[in-house]
Amino acid sequence: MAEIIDGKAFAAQLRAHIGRRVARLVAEEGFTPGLAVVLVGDDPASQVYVRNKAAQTLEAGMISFEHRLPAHTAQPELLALVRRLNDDPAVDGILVQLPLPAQIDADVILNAIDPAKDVDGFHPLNAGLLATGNGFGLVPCTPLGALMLLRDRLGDLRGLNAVVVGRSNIVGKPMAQLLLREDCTVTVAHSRTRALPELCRSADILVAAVGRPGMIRGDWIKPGATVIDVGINRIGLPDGRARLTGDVDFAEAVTVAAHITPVPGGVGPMTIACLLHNTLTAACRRRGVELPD
Ligand SMILES: NC(=O)C1=CN([C@@H]2O[C@H](COP(=O)(O)OP(=O)(O)OC[C@H]3O[C@@H](n4cnc5c(N)ncnc54)[C@H](OP(=O)(O)O)[C@@H]3O)[C@@H](O)[C@H]2O)C=CC1
Ligand SMILES: Nc1nc(=O)c2c([nH]1)NC[C@@H]1CN(c3ccc(C(=O)N[C@@H](CCC(=O)O)C(=O)O)cc3)C=[N+]21
Ligand SMILES: [Mg+2]
Repeated sequence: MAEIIDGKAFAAQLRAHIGRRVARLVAEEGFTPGLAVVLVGDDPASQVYVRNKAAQTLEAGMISFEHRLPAHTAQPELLALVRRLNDDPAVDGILVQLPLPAQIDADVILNAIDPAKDVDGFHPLNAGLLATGNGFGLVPCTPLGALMLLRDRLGDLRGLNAVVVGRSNIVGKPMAQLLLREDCTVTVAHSRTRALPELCRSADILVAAVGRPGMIRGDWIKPGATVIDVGINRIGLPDGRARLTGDVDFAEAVTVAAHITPVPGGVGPMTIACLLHNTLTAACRRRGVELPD
């Protein structure tokens, strides 16, 4: 049986460490990092998620600015808000919750965010810095959190075969870049990939970021592999309630892998902890202060 990686506990420790460093900045440097989260529309899942982010931001001692706009908001209005947040010295980090309504082009909005405040790491400048390995960019939260779990469990990742299933700009591509930076041999798979089960079976590290519940089966996994399940899928139950499940068939995979992240309680909580980490990093860089230990 695999060891189950407790992302919830790891994230709680990371948030506590961030909280101690924020307290030092407040005491010694006289400023409090601020995170602005923008939510357009009233998608219930996004609302829960934005509420969790705000609560954890406050708990870490940072300031949370929440901006809720109606679903019919026009692109120029949202753009104007982003520009106000760019110019607001109290705001160190800006996150615009995705997906955005159909009348808004997400790329236009993401490209307008000041790269120094882009705590999601989605701006092309930050994506480029990650790809060129020049450092000092802000790294997307979900892949960063997944990498922290891998390094904690496996230590040195050098030479390991990593397969990333999914090639989105938010998860799959930055995950592949991070693993490459760790000297893994990285393959990125997607909906046109042939013989996906065989490919997955070659992976020492298998990252699933697809959005298809239970797609990765037990016999797709190399015995002893480490499996990172990024998928967050809401499944309706017969009693009308909903349950979260990943992209990996957990019951099967747990009998084959050596280490595996659960859903919930795996990568999800790490995403929010890394968002706070990026906000702390952005605040220190913007204000020319060294990041406390
Ligand atoms: N834990 C967390 O904090 C987060 C979790 N998520 C979750 O991660 C999952 C992926 O998110 P995201 O990257 O945004 O999703 P996208 O829909 O943007 O990307 C999905 C990727 O999976 C690929 N894909 C789809 N079907 C198949 C298939 N049958 N076989 C192989 N590849 C396939 C797509 O290929 P193609 O490019 O060819 O279309 C695409 O590259 C979702 O469940 C999402 O909810 C997302 C963000 C954060
Ligand atoms: N600009 C932007 N940045 C994002 O990072 C972003 C986004 N938009 N849009 C939506 C996705 C999804 N995402 C999650 C983060 C945490 C959990 C999380 O905390 N999950 C908990 C459970 C939460 C629950 O019970 O609903 C867990 O897996 O244990 C889930 C999903 C970030 N995203
Ligand atoms: Mg993210």
